[in-house]
Amino acid sequence: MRAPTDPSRWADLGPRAASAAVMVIVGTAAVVAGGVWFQMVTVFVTAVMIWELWTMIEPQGPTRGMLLAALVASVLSGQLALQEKLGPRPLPPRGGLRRRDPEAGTGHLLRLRAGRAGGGLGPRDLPPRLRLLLAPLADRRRRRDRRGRLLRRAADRGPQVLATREPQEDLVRHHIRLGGRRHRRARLRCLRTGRAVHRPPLGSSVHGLAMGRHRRIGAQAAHGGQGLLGPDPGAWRPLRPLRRHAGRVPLHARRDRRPGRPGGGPVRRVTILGATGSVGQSTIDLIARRPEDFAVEAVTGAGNLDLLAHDARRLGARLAVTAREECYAGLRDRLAGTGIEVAAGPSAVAEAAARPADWTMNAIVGAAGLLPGLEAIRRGGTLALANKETLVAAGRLVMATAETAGATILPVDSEHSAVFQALRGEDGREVERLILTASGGAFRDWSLDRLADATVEEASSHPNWAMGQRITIDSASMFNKALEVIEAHELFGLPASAIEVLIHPESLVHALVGFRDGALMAHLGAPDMRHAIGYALNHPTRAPLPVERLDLAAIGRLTFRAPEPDRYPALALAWRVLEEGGVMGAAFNAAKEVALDAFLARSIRFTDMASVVSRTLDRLSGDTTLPILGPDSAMPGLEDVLEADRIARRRAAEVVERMRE
Ligand SMILES: NC(=O)C1=CN([C@@H]2O[C@H](COP(=O)(O)OP(=O)(O)OC[C@H]3O[C@@H](n4cnc5c(N)ncnc54)[C@H](OP(=O)(O)O)[C@@H]3O)[C@@H](O)[C@H]2O)C=CC1
Ligand SMILES: CC(=O)[C@@H](O)[C@H](O)COP(=O)(O)O
Ligand SMILES: [Mn+2]
Repeated sequence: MRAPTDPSRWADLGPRAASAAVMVIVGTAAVVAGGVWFQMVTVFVTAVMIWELWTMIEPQGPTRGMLLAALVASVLSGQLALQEKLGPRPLPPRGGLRRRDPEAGTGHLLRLRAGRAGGGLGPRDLPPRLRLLLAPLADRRRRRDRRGRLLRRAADRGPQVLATREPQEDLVRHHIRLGGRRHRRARLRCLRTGRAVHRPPLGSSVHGLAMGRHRRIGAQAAHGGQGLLGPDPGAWRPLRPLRRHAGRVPLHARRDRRPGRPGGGPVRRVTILGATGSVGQSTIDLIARRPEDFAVEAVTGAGNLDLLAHDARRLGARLAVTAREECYAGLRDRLAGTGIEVAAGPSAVAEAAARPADWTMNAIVGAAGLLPGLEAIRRGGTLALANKETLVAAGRLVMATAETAGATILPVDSEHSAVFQALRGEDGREVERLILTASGGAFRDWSLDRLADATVEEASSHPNWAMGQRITIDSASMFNKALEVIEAHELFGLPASAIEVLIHPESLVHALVGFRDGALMAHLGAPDMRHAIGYALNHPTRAPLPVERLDLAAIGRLTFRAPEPDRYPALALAWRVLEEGGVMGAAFNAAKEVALDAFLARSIRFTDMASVVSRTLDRLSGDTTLPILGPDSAMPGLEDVLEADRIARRRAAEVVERMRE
C-alpha cells in the first residue's frame, strides 16, 4: 500500500492520461455512431474510468468511499439520462421530417437522424460547436454509407415516415437496384402505407386527389402531409437498372469523377427534348448556369439545326437528335469532329428519351411529344413535363405508366406548376377547386366582330409571355386554357366541375387552389417560364433562380374577370371532352392541331378554329369506329390513343375542306 504522499503512485500518470485521451476519442466516435454503439462505449469507458481511479486512490478511508459513491451515483444518473435520450424516439409528426432543417444545409444529417426509428443519438443532437468539430467524422461516415443509407432508412423507418419522407418510387427504385428481399420489403411497405395508388374514376370527388394518382407528379403531392420534402440528392441517382451501352461507365461512377465540384452533390444527367424551342431554351439557360451540377445526355430538336448543334456543343451533350429524317446530314455536318452522336427521325427522338437520364425535360410541341415522353416515363426517371398534349391525349395511360415504372412527373406548365406548389404540404382531400388563370391572349380587348379577321401575325403576339408560336395562338383562341383544364384534371385527379378558369390580364397569379374552408392559396411570380422549369429542376428543393422579383407595391393591383363564352368558344370544349372521356382528349388535341395548321396556312380564319374542332367532336361523338368513349370506359391503350388521333385528324381535315368550299 502506498502512502498518499508516495510520488510513485503518480509515476504512470502519462500512460493513464494517454489512455484517457484514447477513451475520449473512442467516446467521441461512439457519439457520432450513435445508437447502441454509443451506449456500449459509454458503459465501457465509465467502467474503465472507475477502475483507473480505484487504483489511484487510497483503498481505505473516507476519500475512497465518498468518491466511489459519487461515481456510482453519477454513472447511474448519467445512464438514466441517456436512457431517456436514447429510448424509443417517437416518430415525428407527418411532414415533420420533410421540413428542411435550416441547420442541415444539404439535409443529409437530418436523414442520418431520421434513419433511426428506434431512437439513437445522432450528430444533430449534439451542441452546434461539438457538431462543427465532429463534422469531418460525420462526413466520412456519410460518404461511406451513401448508397446504403436510403435502404436502411426504408427498412428501419415506420410506415408514416416512409409515406412522408420521399416518394415511394425512389425507395422502390433503390431497392430494385440492389435487388432481393429489401426490394420486396419496400414494396410491401409501400402497399401497407397506402402508397399503391389507383386512379380515381373520372368524375370522382375531390377525394381523388388524395388517392395518390397525383403522387406520380412528384414527391410533394397533395396527400396528407406530403409536402415539403427535405432535399434528397438520392432521388437524382440513376433510378432503375440502367440500359447500359457497351463500355459505358455507370452514371454514379461518372458523376463522382467530375473534378472540382463546389457543391459536392451528385451531377445529374439530363436530357432536353425540344431543346431548340422556347421552353427548351429556358431550360438550357438554367442548366448552363450550373455546369458543375449537370451532365447533358441528349438534346433534341427538329428544324433548327444551327441552334441544336450549337447547344449540343456548348453543353457537351453525348447525343443530338433532329426529329426530321431529312435533316440528318445537316446535323451530322454541323457536329463533325465533336464526338457527339447524331441521329434523326421520330424514333431517334424516342430513343434519346429512353437513354438513361436522371431528369428529362419534355418541351416538344404538340402530339409529337407523346411517344418520347412515354419512353422517358417507362425508363422510370423524373420527367419535367411542359408538353401538355401528352396528358390531354393520353392522361390516364401516361399516369398509369408512370405508376408502373415508378417515374416521377413534375408539371412545368406554369399554371400546373403553380397548383403543384400551392398544394405543397396540403391534404388533397381538403381541396375544393382549382382556378387556372388565363391572360386572355392577344385579342382579349378586341371587339368581337374584329376577331374573324385576326391575322396569324396578330395572333402570334402574346401580351405577357414569350413562347412558341403555336401555344401563343392557342392562348389567343383560349385553346391553350382548354388543354390546360384537361391537363389539370389528369394531373391532379380533380373532377371537371372543380376546375375553373379566370381571366387575369397581368399573368402574375398563375393559379389558385381553393380549400374546403374557403381559403385560396395563390401562386405568384413574374411571367417567366424559368420559374416553373427551375422548380422542376431543383425539386424537391428550391434554388435561387434568375427571375424578376415582383414589386407588388409598384404593380399596385391585380385584376380578374370571368372569361366571355362568345370570345372564347374553345374553352367550353374542355368540359365536353372530359365528360365524353375515353380517347376524346386525343381526338380533341388532334383536331385542334389540324385547325391550327389550317389557320397558320391561312386556309381558315381565326374564329374558324373553334368551329373546326367543335364540328369534329360532333362527328366523333357518334363514331363507332372511334375506340373507347365514355367517362366510365376502360383506360385507353396507346394504340387506341394513336388511332383516335389518326381518325380525328382525318375528320378535322374534312371539316376544314368543307369550310373552304
Ligand atoms: N413556351 C412556353 O412558355 C410554354 C410552353 N408549354 C408547352 O411546352 C411545349 C413546347 O412549347 P414551346 O417551347 O413554346 O414550343 P416551341 O415551338 O418554341 O418549341 C418546340 C420544340 O419542339 C421541337 N419540335 C417541333 N416539332 C417536333 C416534332 N415533330 N418532333 C420533335 N420535336 C419537335 C422544336 O424543334 P425546332 O425548333 O428545331 O423545329 C422545338 O425544339 C408545348 O407543348 C407547349 O404547349 C407550356 C407552358 C409554357
Ligand atoms: C406560360 C404558360 O404556362 C402558358 O401556358 C401561358 O399560360 C399562356 O398564357 P395564357 O394564360 O394566355 O394561356
Ligand atoms: Mn400554361
